Amino acid sequence: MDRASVSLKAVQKSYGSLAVVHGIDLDINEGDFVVFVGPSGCGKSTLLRMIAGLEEVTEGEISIKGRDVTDLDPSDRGIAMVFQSYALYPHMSVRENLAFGLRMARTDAAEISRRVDQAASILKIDHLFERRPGQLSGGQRQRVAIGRAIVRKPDVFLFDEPLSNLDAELRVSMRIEIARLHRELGNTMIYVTHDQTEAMTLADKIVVLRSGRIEQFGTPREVYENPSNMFVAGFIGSPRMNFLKATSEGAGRFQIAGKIFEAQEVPAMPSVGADFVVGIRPEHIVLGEPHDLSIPAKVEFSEYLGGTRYIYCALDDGQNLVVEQRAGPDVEPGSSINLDHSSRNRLFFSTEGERLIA
Ligand SMILES: Nc1ncnc2c1ncn2[C@@H]1O[C@H](COP(=O)(O)OP(=O)(O)OP(=O)(O)O)[C@@H](O)[C@H]1O
Repeated sequence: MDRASVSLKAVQKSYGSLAVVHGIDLDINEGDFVVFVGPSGCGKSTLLRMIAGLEEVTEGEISIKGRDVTDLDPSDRGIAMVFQSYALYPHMSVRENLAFGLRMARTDAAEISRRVDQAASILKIDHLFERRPGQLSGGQRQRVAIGRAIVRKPDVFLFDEPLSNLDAELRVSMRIEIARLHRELGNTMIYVTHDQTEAMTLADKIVVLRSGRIEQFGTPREVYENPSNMFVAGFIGSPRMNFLKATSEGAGRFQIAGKIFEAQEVPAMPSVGADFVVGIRPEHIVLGEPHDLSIPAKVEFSEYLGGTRYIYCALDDGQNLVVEQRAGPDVEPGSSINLDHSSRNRLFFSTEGERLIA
């Protein structure tokens, strides 16, 4: 299905003279799970709240299922939103919390009961019907909040950091439940998070935002393997991609920390003597024996994570980088190592952060 479910055209938001969202164009396909990510303050919540109708649009147009909703009330947009704070009514039981919105909309009692039962069974909260929010765990409260969205049968679900109040273990299980919910319901879902793992695992497509602009819109694999620029390359992935200072030697050759490499894959090579940046992900660097194309480095410290180890090291010219090692013996701080990488795993950027692509 290629029909746009949610469409933003030149959407801008200003608070007084402060512009925080700058002309966003975005088409979200029916049934897609789209995640907004970006550093704090980049405008992801503002964008979501404008789609929800909780925040006025300064300029531009938002449509949902082909209908211009820019000036409609939240309740007329066919959306349901789930908040980080759950926003449950503390004095009502779980059943009443689930039913409340439908009761306000004067849905008939039998239909309310049917929808509430169905949502509760999808979320496995039927046994909690008589409890109040204060008698529930964080995960159960969030399930009720999601249930309240489900009963409304919205066209689009909007999630604003729904899992950030939960502990690490619960986040993982709720994340899996949200993915299951999306598979079962098939609705369009838009999800704001600053958690990369949530973004990568839940999203059909990720919107990477910076300072109120879209830096890239693509599948998790696209943003990871083929980032549009240095910002996206550095933002997606943990530990962060290494950015090494390189100097063009001409004829497709360049040097990093005194070692000469060939780069036939970059026709747009900067002129001789010009600096640029080579990006290599930590997991694409391996320790090996010294040879012509290995880069000598000194270990500064390493972190043992069980299945992997992060080795923080410094090159001869003082540049720092991190290596993610799957297995292998311990490396001692101060020891000398030799770093290898495959030319396939290099990305090239201008010093301004633009991607240099063949
Ligand atoms: N009511 C407001 N008045 C003025 N500025 C605001 C208001 N609300 C948000 N902003 C500003 O708009 C920008 C975007 O805020 P927003 O909350 O959308 O960012 P965010 O990406 O969701 O950040 P975070 O991850 O920290 O929640 C920020 O610079 C913020 O300071």
